[in-house]
Amino acid sequence: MSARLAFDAVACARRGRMLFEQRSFALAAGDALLVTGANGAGKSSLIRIAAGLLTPVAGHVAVEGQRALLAEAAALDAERAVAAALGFWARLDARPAPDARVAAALDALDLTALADVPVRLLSTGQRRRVGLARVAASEADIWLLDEPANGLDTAAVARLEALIAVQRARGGIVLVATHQPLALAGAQEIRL
Ligand SMILES: Nc1ncnc2c1ncn2[C@@H]1O[C@H](COP(=O)(O)OP(=O)(O)OP(=O)(O)O)[C@@H](O)[C@H]1O
Repeated sequence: MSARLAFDAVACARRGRMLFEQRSFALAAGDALLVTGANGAGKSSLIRIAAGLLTPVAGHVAVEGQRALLAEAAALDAERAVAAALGFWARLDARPAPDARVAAALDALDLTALADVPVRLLSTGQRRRVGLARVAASEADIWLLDEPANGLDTAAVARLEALIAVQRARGGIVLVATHQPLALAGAQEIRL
């Protein structure tokens, strides 16, 4: 099965206030979508609708494939070391070789030297990179990334862009809500 994520005339309201209406896009294997807009425009809400965590007030969402979400709360056990916290989630995915996937994700995000450090001791940018490693280790078809570049330095942003390119090259889909410019070749764009 090849991955697919499509919005058809989707509308989102929060507390009775319409945030956006009639939003449509279609993403197939290898596609990326950048969602931009001012604070409060509804970028995170759009990501949550794509994740199935928020119900649109109108329209239809079609999803084929596994989704992985990077949101503000990374849901990583603060007391565990980085590699162990990631391993917990990778094993829940019930795919083969979770440890190898975690090792590859740590390497891709330059986190190998921090593998034994408890999550609670990480800096903001390091914590963000571990959240991204969790998504990368999941091997989900569809990545939903809410402000993935928040707190990242220039080198880490380049690693994020490379990781997204690899995910697209393997037939995945990436939807990114961001304030920061990201180099995503040929990405579709929605401004809310
Ligand atoms: N759980 C919630 N209940 C009610 N209203 C909410 C909830 N979450 C967000 N909102 C409101 O929805 C609107 C859009 O929020 P959202 O987080 O989607 O925007 P955003 O574009 O991601 O903003 P930012 O750039 O600041 O992250 C805001 O006015 C916010 O107050």
